Amino acid sequence: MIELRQVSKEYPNGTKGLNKINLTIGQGEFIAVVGLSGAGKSTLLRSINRLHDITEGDIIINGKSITKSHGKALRMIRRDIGMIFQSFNLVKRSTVLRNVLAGRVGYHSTLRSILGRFPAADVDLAFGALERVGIADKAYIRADQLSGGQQQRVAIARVLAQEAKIILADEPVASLDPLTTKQVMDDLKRINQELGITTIVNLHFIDLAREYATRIIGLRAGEVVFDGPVSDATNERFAAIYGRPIQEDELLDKGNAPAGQKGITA
Ligand SMILES: Nc1ncnc2c1ncn2[C@@H]1O[C@H](COP(=O)(O)OP(=O)(O)OP(=O)(O)O)[C@@H](O)[C@H]1O
Repeated sequence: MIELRQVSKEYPNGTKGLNKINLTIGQGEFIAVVGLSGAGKSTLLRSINRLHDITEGDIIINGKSITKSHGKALRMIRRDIGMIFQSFNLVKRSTVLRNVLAGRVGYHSTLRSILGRFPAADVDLAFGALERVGIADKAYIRADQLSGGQQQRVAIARVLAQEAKIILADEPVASLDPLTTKQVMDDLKRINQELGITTIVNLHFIDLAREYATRIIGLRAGEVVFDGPVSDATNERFAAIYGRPIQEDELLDKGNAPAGQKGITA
């Protein structure tokens, strides 16, 4: 379970990224976070695994405060949280297998990780993860030889090899075309259902959020302005939240390619 209690994040320049957020997210939920550009979606995700330090409140992951943890305790909480980024964040010149094995570094000494000496059990785990996303045949290919969708699958496999209990995906499909977008979202959904991994995905497209999530959280100017089931997250409701009608570039099925064009602000 993830709990955010009165969480605020103010950037050093005074911008409020998050303003008194309260949320409880249960194990195994599949949540889409939506909102206009600048609404605070990335700030929220990066605060949960403490890539950003919050300025007020507390974030509790499975009973332990990540806000107050340091050193080994912080590393242990983070080991359970996998992150997926829009830009894939792979080591491009390394093989797919090495990139996936990077998910194991939290389980070994720094020296062992630097030397790249992973036990056979880790290699088995990495292959299992690659099989789950359908690219085991690419294990020995350099990451930069793969398509965008395949690279994002490597990033998903890395999180699986990490044996993460929570996946935070920050606009994971924003660099992908609509077909690949659906394939990557299918992978995330299947993994969520098969392994019960709590999944929180920031998405730009409202229709995509409705198609995959079971719960939608809407942000505006750092505040939660919608939190409910997909059935309540209608275009009309979001038009009211945004203060204007839903635009075509916020709907994947309006043929947006490549995905992720923005240019609107909260
Ligand atoms: N490093 C930073 N320093 C100052 N302000 C920041 C910083 N990062 C984000 N912000 C501001 O915090 C607010 C929330 O930004 P955030 O990136 O979380 O929004 P977002 O909903 O993820 O937007 P996008 O969809 O464009 O990524 C915005 O006003 C943004 O300008």
